[in-house]
Amino acid sequence: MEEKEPPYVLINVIGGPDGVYEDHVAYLEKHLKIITMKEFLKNKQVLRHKIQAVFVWYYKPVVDKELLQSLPNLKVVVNSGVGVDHLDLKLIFSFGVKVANTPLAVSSPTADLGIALMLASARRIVEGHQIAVSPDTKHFNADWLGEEVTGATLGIIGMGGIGYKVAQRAKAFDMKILYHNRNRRNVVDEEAVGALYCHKMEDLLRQSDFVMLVVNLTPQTARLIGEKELGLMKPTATLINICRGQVIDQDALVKALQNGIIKAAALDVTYPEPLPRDHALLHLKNVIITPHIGSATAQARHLMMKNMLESILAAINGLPVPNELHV
Ligand SMILES: O=C(O)[C@H](O)CO
Repeated sequence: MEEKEPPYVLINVIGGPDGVYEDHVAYLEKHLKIITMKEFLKNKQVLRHKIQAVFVWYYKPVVDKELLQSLPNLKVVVNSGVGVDHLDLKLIFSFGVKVANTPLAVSSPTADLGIALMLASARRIVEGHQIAVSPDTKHFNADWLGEEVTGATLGIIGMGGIGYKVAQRAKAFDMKILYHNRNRRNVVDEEAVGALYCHKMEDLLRQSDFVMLVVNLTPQTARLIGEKELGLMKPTATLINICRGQVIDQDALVKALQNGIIKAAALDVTYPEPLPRDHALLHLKNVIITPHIGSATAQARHLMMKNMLESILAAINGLPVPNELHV
């Protein structure tokens, strides 16, 4: 009997900084026929009819109208990670194509990173490292002090999967937790982490020692934190961003950090990424920046790839698609 061909899936590239990992591809190939963008462009006339899924690994390939028009049998676009601000969902849905992401894979590591950034900023770990490894040992015995997070107030803006995991972790530090979200969580969730809901974001900003941003980037959240919001924060407060750079008005942030409107910032995300090397944020002592590594763990990337595979197979077989997104 002739063997059934595996489903054809388009990916951008294998290996390299932007590519799907080779060992992941080996795993995926047990179930799928992987077609790279290069192969697709070389043999478009044949492959365009066969491809049923696009595997978007760290924003690539770009799923635009031209690509959608060229894939008449496309069933699903699966996205690594939770944020889908780089995908035009309405456009994709208008082609009758489903979209799925991987929220479960990223929530714990991203929450871990948020807590790591908060602690690193509060305890001045980056500066401490620089002093400890400096050839000049005169600053070794710290004559500068950090802050404790124990007992401090953490304001979480965005209480979805990641925000809630941040709260669970912060509870272990005996932090007072405030949160602001479009929708209030249920009382059981709130009580489990001791989180108090702030209907107005302004109230959270005024009271928090640490403000952590964990929202999706949408037209409503772009530049959510600007000059006015920074002005409401305590001069002793730290702003932590683990979602998307565009959620902050960066020019306003630079001014606030330079003028002591807030104390510090710890950012896993900026706009653009990477920042130009002469950008003020890279040269302020009260700023820590990491290169968008919220989900950069071996475990998360593996789970992402597995979840993406599950969504592809479900969509192709007409089954309910895990982590399917809707309008
Ligand atoms: O959205 C996410 O899951 C991460 O930021 C990776 O893009």
